Amino acid sequence: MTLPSEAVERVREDVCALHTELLRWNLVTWTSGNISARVPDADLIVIKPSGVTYEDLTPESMVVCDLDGTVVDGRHSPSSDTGAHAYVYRAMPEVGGVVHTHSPYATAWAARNEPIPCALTAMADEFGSDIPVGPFALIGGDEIGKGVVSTLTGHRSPAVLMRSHGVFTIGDTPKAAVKAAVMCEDVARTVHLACERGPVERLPQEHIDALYDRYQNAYGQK
Ligand SMILES: O=C(CO)[C@@H](O)[C@@H](O)COP(=O)(O)O
Repeated sequence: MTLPSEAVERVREDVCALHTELLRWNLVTWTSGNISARVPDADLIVIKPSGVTYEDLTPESMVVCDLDGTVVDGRHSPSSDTGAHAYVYRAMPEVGGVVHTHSPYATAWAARNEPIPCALTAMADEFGSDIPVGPFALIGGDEIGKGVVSTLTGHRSPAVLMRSHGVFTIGDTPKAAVKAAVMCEDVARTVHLACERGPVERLPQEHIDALYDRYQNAYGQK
């Protein structure tokens, strides 16, 4: 396969740089977590090499795979979650980036198999709903990817708490998927802290809808 080299190199640089955001926001420990991105106009993805510490990640170390997760270019073995990421890209053509973390507060909700109730305006803004839990699956094959897709298809949330495992997020770009992972941990922590002092109330659906619409369509610099 002839690689679209300029496009691949740009995605390698982007995916490598985005991994520093997982450290910046304390979403990963040691080598846990991973980010991938779809290569525009090619049936290819770029993903983190497995078990490489974040400090040692370079654009050149990122691994290029096809949509079946088969390595097409790269000196390293791809992430343990390559099968999961690849499944998502095959099943959800609108997805341009996938992120996986073990961020502590969100992963604690996943350990309890408990969705995070949409009790904050920040949740309504970014997730438009509760943050759902997905099924437990062993690592390495398609099962995690199937769980991510079955949970998020038709769901507003770009984040899913995979039971007893951790967070998977999707986005139309890898940066959007990273943002979803950052915001998922932020709201998981806040709602957890609130729950320590008593029950929290989910926002009324009409307010969730109004907040989501504003944030997704009017917020920021247009
Ligand atoms: O949780 C898992 C697998 O899902 C970890 O091994 C994962 O976070 C990191 O694995 P990789 O270094 O990407 O192979």
